[in-house]
Amino acid sequence: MECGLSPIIGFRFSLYPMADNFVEVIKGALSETDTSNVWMHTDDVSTVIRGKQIHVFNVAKAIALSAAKTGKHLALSGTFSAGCPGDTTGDVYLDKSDEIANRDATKQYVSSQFALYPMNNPMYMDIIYKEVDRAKQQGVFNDSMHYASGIHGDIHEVFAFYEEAFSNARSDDHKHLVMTVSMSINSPSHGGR
Ligand SMILES: Cc1ncc(C[n+]2csc(CCO)c2C)c(N)n1
Repeated sequence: MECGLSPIIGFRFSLYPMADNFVEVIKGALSETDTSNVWMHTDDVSTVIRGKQIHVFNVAKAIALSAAKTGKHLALSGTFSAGCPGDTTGDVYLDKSDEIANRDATKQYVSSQFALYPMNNPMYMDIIYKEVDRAKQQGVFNDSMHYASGIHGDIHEVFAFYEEAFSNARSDDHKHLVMTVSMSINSPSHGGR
């Protein structure tokens, strides 16, 4: 099939609550969030959400925030992808308006790492450096490291940074983009933040 023509993006992720009641935390976060603007499917390993970028990021953040509000230490690991839908299952969701469904503004500290992979783009290092510089300017940069960059701060700032990085790293000429993120929330390493 033809790749790269649909504006649909996707996020495949797993939540790993460090708690005995992990089933409740995972299922609670998935069910408490308004997912009506995205196509969603959960299996024994992960969950995938697909739709317009604005909704995919809104739902991803809302699920993370909902799980975080249990107060349990949790990890979230996932991959945002764009440009090669592979099927058309979620395309119906592209008709949704840009009105976001989840608006909880509760503050929540998140420490995370991300990696950008602008597919088939010879300028990929410039794109990556530009986004890392932007993180420094916006005050969400945490750390340099091998194979990723550390991003931290309030969940709303962190997700806003990621959504913008995802937009900036794509272009009409280079539609295929992969971005991995892993997050740590309510960690004892964060000293109660
Ligand atoms: C976001 C997300 N989706 C699915 C799983 C996989 N998973 C592990 S335990 C469990 C509940 C019992 O079935 C599920 C669905 C995950 N970890 N995080």
